[in-house]
Amino acid sequence: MTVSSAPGKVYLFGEHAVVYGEPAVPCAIEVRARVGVERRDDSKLRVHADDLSLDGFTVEYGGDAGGRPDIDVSESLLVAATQYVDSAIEQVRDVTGEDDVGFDVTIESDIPLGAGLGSSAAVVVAAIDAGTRALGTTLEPAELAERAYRTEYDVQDGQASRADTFCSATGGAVRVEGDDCRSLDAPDLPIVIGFDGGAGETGELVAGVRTLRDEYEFAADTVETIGDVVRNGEKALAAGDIEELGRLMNFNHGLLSALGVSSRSLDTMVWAARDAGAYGAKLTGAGGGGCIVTLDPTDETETALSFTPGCEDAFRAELAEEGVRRIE
Ligand SMILES: Nc1ncnc2c1ncn2[C@@H]1O[C@H](COP(=O)(O)OP(=O)(O)OP(=O)(O)O)[C@@H](O)[C@H]1O
Ligand SMILES: C[C@@](O)(CCO)CC(=O)[O-]
Ligand SMILES: [Mg+2]
Repeated sequence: MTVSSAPGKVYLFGEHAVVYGEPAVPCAIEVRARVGVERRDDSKLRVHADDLSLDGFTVEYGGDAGGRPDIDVSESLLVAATQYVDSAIEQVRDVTGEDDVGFDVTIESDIPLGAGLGSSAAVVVAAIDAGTRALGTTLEPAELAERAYRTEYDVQDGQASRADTFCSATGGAVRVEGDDCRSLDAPDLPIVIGFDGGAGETGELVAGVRTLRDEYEFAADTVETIGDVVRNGEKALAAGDIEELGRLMNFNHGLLSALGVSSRSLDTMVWAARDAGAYGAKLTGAGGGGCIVTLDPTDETETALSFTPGCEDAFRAELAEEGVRRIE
């Protein structure tokens, strides 16, 4: 078995706007998805994923039999659950030229699904890395990131940025603007995360922002303004000015809220963090439900969040210096 892991991420700044060419600054965190891959004798794909909401299911499909796996759940749930892995395996076949290769894939992940911590990118990066290595090809981080991006792009119907996948592949804090992806020097940030136990679907949320942006000039302006916040945020990050970082994160949350991607529970957690004295608080990732990211070197925010109705979990997150990790 070949095993790779890859980290999740939080966005300090710039989610959604990054899809339209504005810059974004995500930051990898030490919560990981591990993917084990083993080549099969046939061309089938067998995926075992304990963390999916399908209650620890295993599906086997593809090969000569083709078609839908034999499992008793709705088509839409099944597609949502399997599409990132399927598409990552297609990239493995494409890179290696082994079009008919089959795999047994096992996924274990500490990253909540659809909660803004980049579970899809981490699973895809780790799957492509392990899959290609299982066939004797080791990808450079830049190519791995690019292949993982293509996977997210395909699954999200052409509406994806390189931010999540580049961040997960390379680790650390990064800056992504269009196809320009680079690593940033970042101070040690006191990141605290609040999780409402829910999820949002990235594809749908991105489509919602696109519709608003097409319909209203002020929504398009809002997206551009997020870009301005990010550029200021980069300066604050380089200067290690945590107060300014927090202020800009608050501003970024307001703009995301205006674009309709926040939720009552995300807003409640954001305000609980601010009331507790966090430097700043915003939703992270696609939104709709899931996680907020806050900065607080004291225990106050974590404690306040853990007593906030609607917050299921509050925890401190370390920056992940290392992106993809080759385990075996
Ligand atoms: N542990 C896992 N096992 C199998 N598939 C997973 C796993 N974690 C995530 N996925 C895939 O990723 C999808 C969730 O991706 P989505 O982009 O909606 O959320 P996210 O990446 O967690 O959040 P965001 O993109 O906002 O940061 C799941 O529906 C599933 O297809
Ligand atoms: C909402 C979005 O900006 C981030 C999701 O984590 C989508 C993307 O960049 O592909
Ligand atoms: Mg995602």
